[in-house]
Amino acid sequence: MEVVIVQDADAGGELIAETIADLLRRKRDALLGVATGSTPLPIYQALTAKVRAGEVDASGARIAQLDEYVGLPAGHPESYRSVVLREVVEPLGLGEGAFMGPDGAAEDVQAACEAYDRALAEAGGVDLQLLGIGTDGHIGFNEPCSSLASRTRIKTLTRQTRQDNARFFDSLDEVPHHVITQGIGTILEARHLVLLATGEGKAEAVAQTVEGPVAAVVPASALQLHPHATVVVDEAAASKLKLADYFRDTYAAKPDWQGI
Ligand SMILES: N[C@@H]1[C@@H](O)[C@H](O)[C@@H](COP(=O)(O)O)O[C@@H]1O
Repeated sequence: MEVVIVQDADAGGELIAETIADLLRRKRDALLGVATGSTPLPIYQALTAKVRAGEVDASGARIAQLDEYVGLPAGHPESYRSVVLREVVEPLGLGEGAFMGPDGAAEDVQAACEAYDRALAEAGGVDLQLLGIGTDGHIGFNEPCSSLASRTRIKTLTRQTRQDNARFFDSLDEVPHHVITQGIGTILEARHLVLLATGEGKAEAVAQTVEGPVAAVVPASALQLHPHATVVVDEAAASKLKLADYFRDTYAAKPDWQGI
């Protein structure tokens, strides 16, 4: 696992957007797994700016969703499908045909989950999966004690996660209790995992993810099992890392051409 400490959220967004641009220059139809929440927005803004400036051609990119609420009406502005279309697919100038996600409104949720895992595999697998992190260490919607081998499935949100996400809804009551999420085993199949965490509120989860044991109680710690996982954190989110200086030295000594 590589840990990169950046000054702030915008610097993290720029670094990761450049990594995605590099990937698209090598593989124009790369499958990009995207996360929702506030944290990745600077990535999408920086990538959109690069596309508009002609620095990278994203017209062949394919976008895959990480997770979804169950039971929101189709077209609800806070369904993750709507969010990803609004924040990623449309700004990049892509059509809905370039986008895939699990069906949170399916009658048979389990079948929809299995179909999504199959669709990801048939699409050739995710090249780069962006991740945020919940205050409880969740990735996607894999709450604490999710199996590290889990596949895409239905999960129940913790009270904490529902409270954290209530800011996107009119009230806490409107936040769904159930979600579909790529499993941790599914996420680990992506070729490159890039987790961005910013702000003091994520510092404890980041410390446990990076320096704690691999444990289902901290789902993001599963990144330690992946051969190419990059954790990008701002100074605030890095504030509880004991090895922060080592991570800074390691990154500073890295040749420019190597990227993350
Ligand atoms: N399912 C999403 C996660 O993918 C995201 O990482 C997390 C943190 O969101 P934020 O970046 O807004 O803190 O929120 C939700 O739970």
